[in-house]
Amino acid sequence: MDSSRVPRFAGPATFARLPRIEEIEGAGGAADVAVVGVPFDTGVSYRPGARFGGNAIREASRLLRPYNPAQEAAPFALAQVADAGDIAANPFDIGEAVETVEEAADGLLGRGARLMTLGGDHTIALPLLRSVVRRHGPVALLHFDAHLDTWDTYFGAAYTHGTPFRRAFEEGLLDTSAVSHVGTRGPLYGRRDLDEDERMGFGIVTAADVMRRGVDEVTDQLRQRVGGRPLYISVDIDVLDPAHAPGTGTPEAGGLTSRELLEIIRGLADCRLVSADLVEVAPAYDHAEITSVAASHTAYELTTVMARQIADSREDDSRDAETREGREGREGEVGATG
Ligand SMILES: N=C(N)NCCCC(=O)O
Ligand SMILES: [Zn+2]
Ligand SMILES: [Zn+2]
Repeated sequence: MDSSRVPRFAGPATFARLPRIEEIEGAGGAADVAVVGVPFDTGVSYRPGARFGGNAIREASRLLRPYNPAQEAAPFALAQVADAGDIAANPFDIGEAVETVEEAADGLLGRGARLMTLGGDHTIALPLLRSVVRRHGPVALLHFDAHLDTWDTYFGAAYTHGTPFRRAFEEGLLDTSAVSHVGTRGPLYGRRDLDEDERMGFGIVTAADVMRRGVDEVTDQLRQRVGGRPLYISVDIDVLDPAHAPGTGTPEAGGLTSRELLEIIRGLADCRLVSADLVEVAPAYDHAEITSVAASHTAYELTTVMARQIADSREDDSRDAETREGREGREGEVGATG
């Protein structure tokens, strides 16, 4: 949508004013990246409201522009990015909601799209990982969050926003040679939380590490750890300081700035990002769209990383095809003269 012709504040919001996936598919196309909402927050332990996060991010994303100078790319020209609407997860039954998210993710991935999921609370990372791993095998994971989210249960419940990565570990979804939390901080239940987390293979780059060591050094380390493995990135918006993201359910002081988060993601541009999620935006606690603007830019950077890779792999494919055709052509000539 050209915002110099149709005012960007007109009409219903899709992510970055992109077409809806039905429009693309109706015209015989296919989405390379599907931006999909999951309005679900029944897994939260404190403030509710992340069910409204996806639509708040869509609203805030009206101001995004088509060229991303930080990654020198026009993501929506490089790949077909489309808004796939919302997954209708049961708000009264967490188990059923988890299944629904997994099935819907299977459907989108099966149509060849990578996912940029907008939560929703962090519970949804588990079914998303299950689905991604079915296609790619165990993935490297970079988990941006104030919290570990590797706790065991809350009130006896196994599927909550504080437990998705312990379940993912137990289910063998993670390539434990390359899993790390980034932005971790704040009080824990006990020292044991860290010991158990370490036993699951997680590395930790704390929010203080980012401050002391700096974005470049930290990003280099993460990039090396991930290498060429298929990578899933999960961003809990509470990784940002409450000054940069007040609109979230379990805020913790001392977090990253939005500038730091965006720069770390840009620094991961060459990693093989197979899908990503962005969760825990709770607009009722937001002010002046601070949180949803930060979230919309974070999703834009993640989408750009995926779009560049899709375009690169298409280029490789067509170069291979040309070489093959060239070789076959020459062999044909030899045959004719011989
Ligand atoms: N995933 C988020 N945002 N928070 C987890 C916090 C879990 C707890 O209340 O201990
Ligand atoms: Zn969190
Ligand atoms: Zn979280």
